[in-house]
Amino acid sequence: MKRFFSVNDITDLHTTIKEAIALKKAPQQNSHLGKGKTIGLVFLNSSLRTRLSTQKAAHNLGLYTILLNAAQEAWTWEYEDGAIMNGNTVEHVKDAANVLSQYCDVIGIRCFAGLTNKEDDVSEKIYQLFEKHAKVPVVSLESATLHPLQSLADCITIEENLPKNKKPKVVLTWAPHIKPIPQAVGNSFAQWMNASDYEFVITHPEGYELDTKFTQDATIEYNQQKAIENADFVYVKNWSSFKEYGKMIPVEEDWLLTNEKLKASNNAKIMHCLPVRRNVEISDEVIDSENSLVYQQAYNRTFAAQIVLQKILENNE
Ligand SMILES: CCC[C@H](NC(=O)CCC(=O)O)C(=O)O
Ligand SMILES: NC(=O)OP(=O)(O)O
Repeated sequence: MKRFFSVNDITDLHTTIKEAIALKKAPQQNSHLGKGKTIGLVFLNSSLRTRLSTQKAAHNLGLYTILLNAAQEAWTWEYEDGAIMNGNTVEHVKDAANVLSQYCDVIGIRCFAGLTNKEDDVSEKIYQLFEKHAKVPVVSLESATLHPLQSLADCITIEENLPKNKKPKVVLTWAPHIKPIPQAVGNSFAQWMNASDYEFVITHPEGYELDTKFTQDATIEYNQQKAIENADFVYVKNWSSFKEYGKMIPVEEDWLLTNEKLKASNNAKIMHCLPVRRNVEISDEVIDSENSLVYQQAYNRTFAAQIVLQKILENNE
């Protein structure tokens, strides 16, 4: 593995999931791989799980970690090639990426969607520019359109909770929020579910269709209650409109997930990437229930990151 941006960077998803689960038995089994090597973790946006689980994964592999909260601690980056930098930008991303590549053997970067310029976000302008100028492998810590480490952890968690003797029905449901937030987690979950052998349904209000590049031929159901029928897994996540880019289109119906709504499911397990706006996206009664997998998902983030970093280190031995 030379990069980790999407499901397309995984050659065999099911084997990778099994390998990640096997790491749990002896997390330090490959601590020789990272000896004398450094991973740089660059955050242009906030993080708890990605920041700490990726560090933990790196330490399990013997990697030294350098953290950079680029938005707060580094210089303001310029993304336009040929720019005359006589304004607010202080360092070109090509310089930052080249210099970071001299300190690090692998670099992770988080660069959320700006939600103002659709073309820049859809083209992954920041991520692609950084990766183009970096001289070492780059791992996505969530980019403008995808969150692959979260999705791999989600796949591991589903694998560990499969229903007996039936093909699982997985439902991705939109949830309310108080402000526009990225489509990346929804896009990514859809992309990875489409790469898995599950019945997959996406439910959201009209106007919240995700990019078909990621949803592909998943079933789209505008009636949340209908979508939840016989579901084994219900993944809850808000995202802003893709159609009216970065906007919150008013929604009449109540999309807050409750136990009452879940009665129609097959005793569904509940998933959310966290952080979650409790009692806005999901009710406390649901997210605190015995069917909630949100903390397993967070725990599995370490092993998702670890199997990815392991494959990158093995490929560069
Ligand atoms: C892993 C999720 C990160 C991010 N979450 C948010 O931006 C939530 C922010 C908020 O609730 O104010 C997102 O949805 O892409
Ligand atoms: N799920 C996730 O990526 O959480 P953070 O944004 O806290 O890293």
